[in-house]
Parts: sequence; structure tokens; C-alpha cells
Amino acid sequence: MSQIAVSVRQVSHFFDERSALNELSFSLPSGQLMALLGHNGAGKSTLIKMILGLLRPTSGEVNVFGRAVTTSGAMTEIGYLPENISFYDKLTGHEVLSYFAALKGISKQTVNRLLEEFGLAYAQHKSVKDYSKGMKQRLGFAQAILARPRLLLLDEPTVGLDPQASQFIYHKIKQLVTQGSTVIVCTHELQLVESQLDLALILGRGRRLAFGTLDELLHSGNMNLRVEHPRLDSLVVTHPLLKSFYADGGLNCPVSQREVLMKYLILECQLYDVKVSTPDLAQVYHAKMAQMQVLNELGLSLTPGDI
Ligand SMILES: Nc1ncnc2c1ncn2[C@@H]1O[C@H](COP(=O)(O)OP(=O)(O)OP(=O)(O)O)[C@@H](O)[C@H]1O
Repeated sequence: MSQIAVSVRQVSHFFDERSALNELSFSLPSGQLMALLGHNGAGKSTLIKMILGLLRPTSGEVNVFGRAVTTSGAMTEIGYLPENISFYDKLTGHEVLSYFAALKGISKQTVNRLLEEFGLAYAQHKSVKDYSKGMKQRLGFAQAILARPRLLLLDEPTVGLDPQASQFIYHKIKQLVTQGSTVIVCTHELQLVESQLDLALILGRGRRLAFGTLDELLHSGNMNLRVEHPRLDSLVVTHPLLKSFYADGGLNCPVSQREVLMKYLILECQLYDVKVSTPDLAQVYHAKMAQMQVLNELGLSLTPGDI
């Protein structure tokens, strides 16, 4: 059984009277990538600060690799790339990384290897003020993994980066996960993280709106997939089952009923070449946000479980 990297149990946090996290619970197994999602002010940064041990929950428990985060042991195992990282920009890239390496007791060889690996060797003796946003972000990423952390927290790692630079960052993330690291990526760029994630945690107003694999989110959210084929127009006339799913020239069917519908289309309708569009992470996210909004408008407070 895989070890639990991060365990959050019944965590609430209040800033003065204001709730930032509310009875949040989830467990992240080690070696997995979790996307941390939610609207502005949902509580993502508050959660990250707790995992880093920078903020104590008002109530509840946060453990990293089985230890309370306040213990110094857990902290050395965590790498962190903050949002909009900035460095003392009179230093060169080499000096910045060497400074962090000295703090963490990491060798010069590792600094040189990382500068090479992150495509910064050619600019290592240039001042950071002359680095592009992508170069600064790569330097920040290299800083975060200097000590080969078992858990890596990345806050908006690709915001403002061009597609190639973003692809580079996600390629690195994938490599680390393949090597056994656990990674939490906090992001609003749902399309970029979708193909990489093992698990997603969606927060709304400090509460857990959803947690699970993309497949689990699709099922729990009662999301619809869409099936299209030129013959559907005529088939709905003779097949009442299809009529119940039919709208705007296609079939809208709950993801959970996919297999039943596909079998029916093949065996009863001899349709083998339908076009199936499965909902994506963005659709799940928007559906969860819409559900939250409706419940709030009805004055119903959300339960701690997923909606
Ligand atoms: N130091 C603080 N003092 C008072 N309130 C705070 C503090 N930090 C966060 N909050 C409040 O807590 C709530 C959660 O904020 P948090 O920064 O965790 O959200 P977030 O999901 O990271 O948002 P964003 O996507 O905008 O970064 C918000 O209502 C915010 O205003």
C-alpha cells in the first residue's frame, strides 16, 4: 500500500472571524500529482501555507509523510515554488542557486547540474534582472527541487508563461512524479494540468467541493458526455431509449451510463463510428462552481463532503 504524503483531517482556519478553510479533509498518496483548484479566495494559499508549516490550523490536523508539519523533519522534505517568485535581481542565476544550495547544504555540482538541466547554463553569469519570466520561473523551479524534496508544492507555476515554457515546466513535473515525488500544483490553468493530474481537489469558499481522479469527478458530478452521428436523427424515431437522451442533434448521456449506451448503439442500432465528446476538467470545475452558487443562493450551507 502506498504511503500517504499529505493528510489533512477536519481542518478549519479563521482569519479573525472570517473562515478561510472549513472542515477540510483529504489524503494524498505519495508519488501522485494533485491539482489544487478553486476560485480566488477559495483557500488554496491558506492550505499551502499549512502544508508548509507557515500557518497553524485553527482546528484539525495536517500531516506530511506521517508527521505533524510543525516538526522540522517534515519541512526539509518539502520543496516550494511560490507564485510570482522574485529574486534579488543584482545576483546572477548561478549566485541565486548557490545561495539557496548553501542554505540547504547542497553541493556545487548539484547547482551546475540543475542550471544545465533547466537550460540556464548559458545565462548563469547574467544578472537575474535580465532574465525573462520563463527563465526566472525555471530558476525558481530549480531552487524548489535543490534538495530533492519528496513533496513539491508549486503555486501557479506556469502563469504568464508562453506555451513552450509551460510545456517545459510540466515536462519537469512529470519527470519528478515518475521518479516518485509527490507534487501539488495550485493553478487556474485547468487545460494544462488536466492531462498530468492523478487527483484533483476543488475548493469553494474554503470547503471541499470535489476530490478524486478525473474519472471519479466526472461520475460524482453527474456530468454528461455527448454522442454524435448523422443517423441519430432517424434512429431516435424508432428507439425510444435514445429519445430520452436526444437534444440538439446528439445524445447527452450521464458519464456513468456510457457503457450501457455504447452497447445499445452497437448491438441495437449497428452504429460503430459515433463521435463521443467526454467532458473535461474545466466543465467539471464550472459545474461544481455553479452547484455551489445555487446552494449559496438558496441559503444552504455546504456540507463538508463533496457536492
Ligand atoms: N493574512 C490574511 N488575513 C486575513 N484574511 C486572509 C489572509 N489570508 C487570506 N485571507 C482570506 O482567506 C480567504 C482564503 O484566501 P486564500 O489566499 O487562501 O485564497 P486562494 O484560493 O489562494 O485565492 P487566490 O486564487 O486569489 O490566490 C480569503 O477570503 C482571503 O481574503
